[in-house]
Amino acid sequence: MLKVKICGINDKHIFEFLIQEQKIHYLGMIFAESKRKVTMELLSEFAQSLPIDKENSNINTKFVAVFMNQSLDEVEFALNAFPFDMIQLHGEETVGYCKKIKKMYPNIQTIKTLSIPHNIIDESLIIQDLQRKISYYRNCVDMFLLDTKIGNLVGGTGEVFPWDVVKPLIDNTYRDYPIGIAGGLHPDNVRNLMETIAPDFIDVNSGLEVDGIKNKDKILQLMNVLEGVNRVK
Ligand SMILES: O=C(O)c1ccccc1NCC(=O)[C@H](O)[C@H](O)COP(=O)(O)O
Repeated sequence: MLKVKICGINDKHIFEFLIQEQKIHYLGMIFAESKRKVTMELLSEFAQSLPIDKENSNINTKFVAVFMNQSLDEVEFALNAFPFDMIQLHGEETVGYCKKIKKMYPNIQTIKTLSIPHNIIDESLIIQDLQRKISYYRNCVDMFLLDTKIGNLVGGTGEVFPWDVVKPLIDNTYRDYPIGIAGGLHPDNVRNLMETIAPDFIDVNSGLEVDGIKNKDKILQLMNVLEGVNRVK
């Protein structure tokens, strides 16, 4: 089954709508510097709209705290403020840093983002680099997210990278960790992505926004596409 993460949730109505619908698997709240950065006030409002005992409720949504090259204190502060299930490390966090996170939070799943240049010059170099990084990080994170990088810009670029380049990684039959795809996804290109490569999950962000704000109609469109994709899978 294809799973979906919607990232950059910073609107209470959208949060409550997604919790009520229960069709999106992961909701990402961004703590990195971003126009989508969540405030502590909003986070506390999100927490108040959840049942006290989430584990014994019908809520299966996993909450993801998204960081980029941030201190362990910042991570701790965020995790104390909201019942996050997962941490996404979106920057150049080292293997040592990821090991510390795993040791501090053994029950929290971690996603390591690996960036892929928007314009690829040498495909085999990119694949070698990704394979090397995956083998380094494999023992200290739970899943990988491949996302577009444009120059120094990573995160919320709204641009796709050439998906077929990473097909060998997705198709690797020995793979025992989930791989997700991010970067420029929107309801109209998810089917195309699934026909090109079939990742375990997708991450959609700016492609669900109108004037920089998450849009309910676009989210409903994405939910429809997801239903169709999972029906034939
Ligand atoms: O989206 C941001 O503003 C952002 C800023 C800093 C670090 C990470 C950020 N986003 C992380 C994500 O997981 C995004 O969903 C991912 O980059 C895809 O974004 P988009 O290309 O807009 O779909």
